[in-house]
Amino acid sequence: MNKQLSVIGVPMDLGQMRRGVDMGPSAIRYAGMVERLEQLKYNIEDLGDIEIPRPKQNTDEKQDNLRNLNEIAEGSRRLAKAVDEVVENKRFPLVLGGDHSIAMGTLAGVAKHYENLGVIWYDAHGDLNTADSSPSGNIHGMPLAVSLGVGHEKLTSIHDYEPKIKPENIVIIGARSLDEGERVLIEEKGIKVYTMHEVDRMGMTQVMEETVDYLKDRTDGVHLSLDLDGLDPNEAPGVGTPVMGGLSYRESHLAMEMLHQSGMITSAEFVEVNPILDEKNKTASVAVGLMGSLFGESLK
Ligand SMILES: NC(=[NH2+])NCCC[C@H](N)C(=O)O
Ligand SMILES: [Mn+2]
Ligand SMILES: [Mn+2]
Repeated sequence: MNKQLSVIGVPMDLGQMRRGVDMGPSAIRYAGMVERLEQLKYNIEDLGDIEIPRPKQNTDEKQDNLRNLNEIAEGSRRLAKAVDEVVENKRFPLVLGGDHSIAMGTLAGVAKHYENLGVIWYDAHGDLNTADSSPSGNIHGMPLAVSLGVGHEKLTSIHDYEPKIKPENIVIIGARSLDEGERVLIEEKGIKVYTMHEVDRMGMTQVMEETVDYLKDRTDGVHLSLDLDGLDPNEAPGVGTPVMGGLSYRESHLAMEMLHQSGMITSAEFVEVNPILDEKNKTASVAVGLMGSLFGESLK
């Protein structure tokens, strides 16, 4: 794996309704991220936080079922530009959220540099909604659809090209809450999904072996988008949209270790850490622990 890391914080909370997730980047840094990765002999450059525009007022008002559309589009453009530059400089972008809407910006910045960027979406949700299918109007439930070119033009056009990724290069892991429209899109586009059902039946070892096998021939880089709500809320309580019956801490570590061994991950983001909903920064610590495994910690 690329030993030159550039960290970008994205204090974004406009993609959903629970305040506090904008403090995720601080919480993750505070949980000792830099020290942990430096021990693994990475060169780390912390680029600080992207500035997110504040909505004028009435944040609850959702125009066209897309809450805070303009501010999120602008924030995503800024993030895309920063990420683009990191990849341009041959460094590994490690992005800290913020709610999951930031993935639109991250992917816009990364995917430009690849013919076939793979995406591992580690999440309880599919985040494949559009304004038409979304039950909430929350844009954090839409970034994967947007990156496929499906959604409002102000979002799909971020960083001036579309689509960012292809459906056959995506693997969703840990899904257990999919809205009707998301199921239709998954079916229509042929997106590979390992729901909790498959994880339970096959075990994480086989899920990750298959994932790595599936992506290795068809992609020239792989982005890991890890939503902490993919984990069980008992182990990662500091998230805005918890769903029972999630991936365990141990399964998640195994997944990260296997991704490390694959050597295929070229960018990553850890999102939805909300310190206000957390218990003593537990979820941020879990995020840092998972980064440890992803970047090569092992007992031998
Ligand atoms: N990134 C997330 N946590 N997304 C949760 C999305 C929840 C629901 N599917 C929605 O569209 O509102
Ligand atoms: Mn989620
Ligand atoms: Mn998500």
